[in-house]
Amino acid sequence: MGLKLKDLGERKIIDRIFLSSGIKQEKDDCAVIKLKGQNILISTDSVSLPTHFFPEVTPETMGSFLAAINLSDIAAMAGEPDSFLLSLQVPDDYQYSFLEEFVSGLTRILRSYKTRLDGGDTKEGTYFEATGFVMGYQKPKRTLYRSRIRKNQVLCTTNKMGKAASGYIFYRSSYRKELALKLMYDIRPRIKEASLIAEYGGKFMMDLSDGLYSSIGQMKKDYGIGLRIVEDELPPDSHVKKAADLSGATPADVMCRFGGDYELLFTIDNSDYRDFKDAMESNKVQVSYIGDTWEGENMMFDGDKWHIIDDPGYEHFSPKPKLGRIE
Ligand SMILES: Nc1ncnc2c1ncn2[C@@H]1O[C@H](COP(=O)(O)OP(=O)(O)OP(=O)(O)O)[C@@H](O)[C@H]1O
Ligand SMILES: Cc1ncc(C[n+]2csc(CCOP(=O)(O)O)c2C)c(N)n1
Ligand SMILES: [Mg+2]
Repeated sequence: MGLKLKDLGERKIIDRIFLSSGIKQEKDDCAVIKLKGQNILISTDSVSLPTHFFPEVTPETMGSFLAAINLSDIAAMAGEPDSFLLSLQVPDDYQYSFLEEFVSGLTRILRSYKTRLDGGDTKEGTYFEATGFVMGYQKPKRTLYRSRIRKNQVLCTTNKMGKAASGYIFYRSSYRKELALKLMYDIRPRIKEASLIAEYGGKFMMDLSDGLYSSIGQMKKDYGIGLRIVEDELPPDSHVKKAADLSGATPADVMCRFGGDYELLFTIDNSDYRDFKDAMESNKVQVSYIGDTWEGENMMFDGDKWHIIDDPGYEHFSPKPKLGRIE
């Protein structure tokens, strides 16, 4: 029997594609094309039923979500978004109004981030699937590549963690389903925050699409740098406690295992810490300082002991991460 995709998982599949195709790009949130002294940033992200949406999600929300998660990859490298393409595969018995509402949600978010819809592709398919392609730009010295990670940097995140996982737990527990969907799908790409982070000394950055456990696993594997996280410094979303109670998962697992928050994970140099903190406070960017980088393993301090973290987090083609009793 040949090797199946589900035996490999998303990360190993991507590694194999990189090796076999000889891709020269670094693995990052965007591919970077150097053009006339600027970096052009391009990225693509797709959504489909049932991987990304519960049945009650409106087409308008599906559209706004697709725009937001694509823009988040531009934010992850501190870019300014500019142009968007939309490819659709839709079963032929869908109502036209479905697409009208989908595009209206998509363009509402694109407009608020000054990004044009410039084209796309439309055809019939077995399931609904939509792919975004986003293009942005940034000056080379302000582009925050993953490869800028070094040991002895301060590790930071924006805003709160565990919002989407809380929504997922709420939905699966039939607890406040309308709120649950808002927590999962009302995503803010952190474009403005990202460019301020780059301006005031950000070093490495990525978005937390697949959750903190997945991100730190990828950074250790790709760059050999470990991240040490202090659990008490993780900033829980206001719904995490209830989600932990409902599911039996620990608050740390609700915050780190599931993903879907699209907050930024980044580092700054120790020597920049004071000025950086002042700049974020005066610009009203919420940042938490959750640990540091080192040459060892990924670890979490639970207030008593350090534990090695080897949790894969969210990974396509693999079983969904368990959150307590919720699968
Ligand atoms: N089929 C593929 N062919 C070539 N490169 C790929 C393919 N799938 C993913 N990659 C590349 O692998 C890297 C990791 O992809 P991934 O989708 O995890 O990006 P991400 O930004 O970490 O996640 P997300 O898209 O959820 O924000 C990226 O550099 C991406 O361009
Ligand atoms: C019905 C339903 N079940 C689970 C999830 C959660 N989810 C799906 S993909 C993903 C990781 C990032 O995606 P990608 O790597 O595709 O960008 C997450 C957190 C959801 N949104 N809807
Ligand atoms: Mg990303």
